Amino acid sequence: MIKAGIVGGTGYTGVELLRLLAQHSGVELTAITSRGEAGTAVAEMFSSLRGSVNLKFSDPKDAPLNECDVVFFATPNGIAMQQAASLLESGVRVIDLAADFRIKDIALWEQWYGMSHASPALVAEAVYGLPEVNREQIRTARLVANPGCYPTATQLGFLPLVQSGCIDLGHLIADAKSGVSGAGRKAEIGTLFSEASDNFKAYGVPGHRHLPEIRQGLARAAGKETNQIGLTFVPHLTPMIRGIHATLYARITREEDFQAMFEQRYAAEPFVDVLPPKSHPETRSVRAANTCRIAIHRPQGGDTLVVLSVIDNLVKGAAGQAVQNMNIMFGLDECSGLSQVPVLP
Ligand SMILES: NC(=O)C1=CN([C@@H]2O[C@H](COP(=O)(O)OP(=O)(O)OC[C@H]3O[C@@H](n4cnc5c(N)ncnc54)[C@H](OP(=O)(O)O)[C@@H]3O)[C@@H](O)[C@H]2O)C=CC1
Ligand SMILES: CC(=O)N[C@@H](CCC(=O)OP(=O)(O)O)C(=O)O
Repeated sequence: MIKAGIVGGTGYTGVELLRLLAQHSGVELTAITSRGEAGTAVAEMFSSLRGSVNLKFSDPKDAPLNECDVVFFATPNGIAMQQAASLLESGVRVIDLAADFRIKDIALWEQWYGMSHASPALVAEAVYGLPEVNREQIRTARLVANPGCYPTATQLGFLPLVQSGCIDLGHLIADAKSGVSGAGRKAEIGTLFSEASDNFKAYGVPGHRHLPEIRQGLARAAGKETNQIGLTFVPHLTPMIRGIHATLYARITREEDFQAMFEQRYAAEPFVDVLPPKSHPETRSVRAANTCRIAIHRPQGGDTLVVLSVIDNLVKGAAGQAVQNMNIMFGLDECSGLSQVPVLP
């Protein structure tokens, strides 16, 4: 059994990790932290976990994280970078759901995240945890940087096109909508029911911190420099709880059978589903599942390709992808604990 710990067990990605790991036959939950709820039974706080998780929350200072085989950080940005080194020295492997290790260019990271990086050396070592791109490196990684939710939906949608070099990399557009759980469980005015429900808006248009992450990933896939990727990324907050819907636009520079290209690229991927032509994927078709569903359109046969990509931000966009990475790191079946069928309606 793999002993797993979670730092930040009271947040949305933390409790989603608990839901998934409680259903994973190869994992023993060993430590779950909360600063404010130390001593409280997990199932007392989250009744959905009654009968599935019998642990209590521990304060991060006292939690037996060193006894784990793997520790997930489901914490705000800037926490894992302070604590990962000592865990790694103890032989614990680390998966960070935040952005501390995602961007290789430290100055760029510091510019977007507004803080100094506490462990730049570990950024160089970390493997970006998008299995559809980096599966082999993830197998042996000590430290995995789990991708952001928008970056997962966007990169998976653009990847086959970028890798085959058949689109204009200078003029990509990602128009993405997220459910409110993407903002986390912390109290904020913008995510109050009366602010976010029955409302729809764009945000972060001048610049969102996922922009450099997406550009870095697409540049690597294309074998180009980051500054060769021209991307307009516009996130939106939509009044649903879970889900991301990314509408991606790319100008075609070389004719291909795009449907066949996507089907071939993802044929062996257990968590990417390329839908038949003319499909319109719905966020509810992936709710609570570790799946990305993709559809490809070419409206009026023009020179613009439209790719629709949907994920559950808390699953393929966070906790599910983290469990997928853990499975790969520990040589388990990649789909272990991740066979949930989406919830409708
Ligand atoms: N929500 C989403 O859809 C996605 C989120 N992410 C990223 O995952 C991370 C977690 O997100 P999310 O679950 O939404 O966030 P939440 O705000 O819901 O939860 C944050 C958690 O971190 C804990 N925490 C906060 N500060 C500290 C600290 N200094 N030391 C230890 N623990 C701390 C909190 O627990 P307590 O206060 O009880 O200690 C809480 O459990 C973030 O970095 C986020 O950007 C990534 C992809 C998608
Ligand atoms: C709706 C909403 O607010 N979403 C979050 C993205 C969540 C996420 O994936 O953030 P990290 O990259 O920090 O892990 C945002 O736009 O900030």
